[in-house]
Amino acid sequence: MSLAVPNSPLKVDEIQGRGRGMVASRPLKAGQIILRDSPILLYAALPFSTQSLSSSSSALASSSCFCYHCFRTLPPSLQGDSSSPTVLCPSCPHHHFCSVACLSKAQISTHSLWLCQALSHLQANSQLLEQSLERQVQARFLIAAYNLANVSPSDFQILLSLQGSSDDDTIATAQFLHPLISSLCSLSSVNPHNGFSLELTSVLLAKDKLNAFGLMQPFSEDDDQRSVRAYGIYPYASFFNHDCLPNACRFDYVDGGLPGDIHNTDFIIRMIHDVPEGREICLSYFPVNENYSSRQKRLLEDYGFNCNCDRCNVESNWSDNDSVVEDNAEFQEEVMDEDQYENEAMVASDSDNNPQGDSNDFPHAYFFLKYMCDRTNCGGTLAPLPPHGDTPPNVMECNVCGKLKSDDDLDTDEGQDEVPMED
Ligand SMILES: C[S@@+](CC[C@H](N)C(=O)[O-])C[C@H]1O[C@@H](n2cnc3c(N)ncnc32)[C@H](O)[C@@H]1O
Repeated sequence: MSLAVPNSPLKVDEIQGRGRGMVASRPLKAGQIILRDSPILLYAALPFSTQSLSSSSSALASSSCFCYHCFRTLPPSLQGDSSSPTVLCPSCPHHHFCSVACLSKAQISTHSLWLCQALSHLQANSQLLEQSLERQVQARFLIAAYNLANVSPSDFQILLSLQGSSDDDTIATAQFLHPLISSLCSLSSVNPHNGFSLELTSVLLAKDKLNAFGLMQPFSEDDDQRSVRAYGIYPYASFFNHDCLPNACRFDYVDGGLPGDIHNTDFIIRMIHDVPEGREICLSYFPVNENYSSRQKRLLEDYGFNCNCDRCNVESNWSDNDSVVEDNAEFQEEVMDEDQYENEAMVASDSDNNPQGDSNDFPHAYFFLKYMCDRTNCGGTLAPLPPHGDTPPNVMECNVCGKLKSDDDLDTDEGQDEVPMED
């Protein structure tokens, strides 16, 4: 049975072999915004301790200073500055907020007294501090999830309705983390959740594993290991299935907007190219430039399925050394001679990303040429700006580095028509 998505041209449908998925309920245009989604839960991707972590994680932990409610980067003058008591949590020395407004909102939601005390206790727990970054961040998730059960029971039910069931992995993690969380229950008169149990903890970890999205630190060309600043659970975005050649991609602008406006953590999902009504809309769960074996491994280990999308079917016959990115230069020369590729409608036709049909050895090269960001260490996907008002036509935006690029670059020398980036 279909479920309409509010304020969106999408519906949630059952897709054979994939569970629920997002489907276009009318034809969609390149660049069109098809969903704005606000998180029901956000938690920092930081460890509780910087000891025994890799140097890049330690650098992140000590240098990153963001508001613990809206997750915007704090201005340097506020970072760790004890002379700004109005933006420090009054109950602990660890958490900073960008404004009194954010602190006030946090105290009745994301930073309740119980959550604050729970995090402070974990900060001093030597057993947890010896654990991997992943496990320490999972502890943060559990605290945030049990806090959600208190402050917004309806959102907690939404979290429970997302895909994900206990498995050996989440049970093992729950067996370690649940006793720690149990010991925090008596910290406040507010009980974390009536159904608090080892089983529930394991189920929650499974929901997190399949549905959490990373909000990344700002892009830098010098950094090939971009860190995650925070993770979020987005109730509608969680319905998108994966495709290694997606037809939509997500944008977030965490450091954007005005302080106090909490929509900075919203996701905006935009169409990469046109699709007809009834087509499933998919995101890629990671950068599209990963090779076949690494994609298959990640999808199986992290999401529990073998991908058999069109691209995987083609690339399964390639050797690991074959790379679409390297072969792209060769393909680009061929494309320049062929007018057929200029027609956007062809890209959006039934063979979505495959204007040449399956007879070509390298059918998806057009996608990489047109929709993959070529900036060093970026790996982002380009989608046209939303089609309206005075927006210049044919301008593509990268969803990782924010670079704007004219679509006309396809027909010119590389980079010639780049559009200057705006802040
Ligand atoms: C974030 S959820 C997506 C929505 C989910 N299908 C549902 O019913 O709620 C991720 C899960 O969807 C399924 N999934 C996503 N993409 C898939 C694909 N291309 N093929 C098969 N299963 C897929 C996997 O079970 C994966 O763990």
